[in-house]
Amino acid sequence: MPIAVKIINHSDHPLPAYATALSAGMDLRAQLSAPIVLKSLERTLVPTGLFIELPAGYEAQIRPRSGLAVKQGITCLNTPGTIDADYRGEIKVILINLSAEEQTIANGDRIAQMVVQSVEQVTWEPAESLSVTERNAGGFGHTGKS
Ligand SMILES: O=c1ccn([C@H]2C[C@H](O)[C@@H](COP(=O)(O)OP(=O)(O)OP(=O)(O)O)O2)c(=O)[nH]1
Ligand SMILES: [Mg+2]
Repeated sequence: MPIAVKIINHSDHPLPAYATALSAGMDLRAQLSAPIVLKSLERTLVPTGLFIELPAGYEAQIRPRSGLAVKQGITCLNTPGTIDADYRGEIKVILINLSAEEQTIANGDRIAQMVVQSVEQVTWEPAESLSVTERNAGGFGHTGKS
């Protein structure tokens, strides 16, 4: 599905792309004039230079990259981040350094991945009671207990 995209300051940055034939996500790159040094537990908002126009009925999710998480302890704080179909601003990524050491993010680093998905909007039908199910109100680890 083609969607409108604009990328700024992209001289050395390709448009995000699927890395393999069946990849769900496209990696997003940091668009930085200088590296960001993140202390342990520090968070920051990283620009990507990317602006997109999603069709109605779609969202984009910003998700962490597992490699960055396992190697450097860097993840997205608000995962999954939500890009609304009516958002026309720059896509930015909220990263946090959960490692004990300082971590550096450089211009062009692949910092997160974006997954485009269809979404439903719902309307409410106020009800006095809800249908009974096997689970009913059980949750938070209630299954498997004798
Ligand atoms: O990781 C993210 C999350 C959000 N956004 C942008 C797109 C999204 O459409 C907008 C609002 O995001 P969200 O609804 O998560 O934030 P909010 O705190 O509820 O802000 P708002 O009141 O603007 O909705 O910010 C990003 O660029 N990156
Ligand atoms: Mg919001």
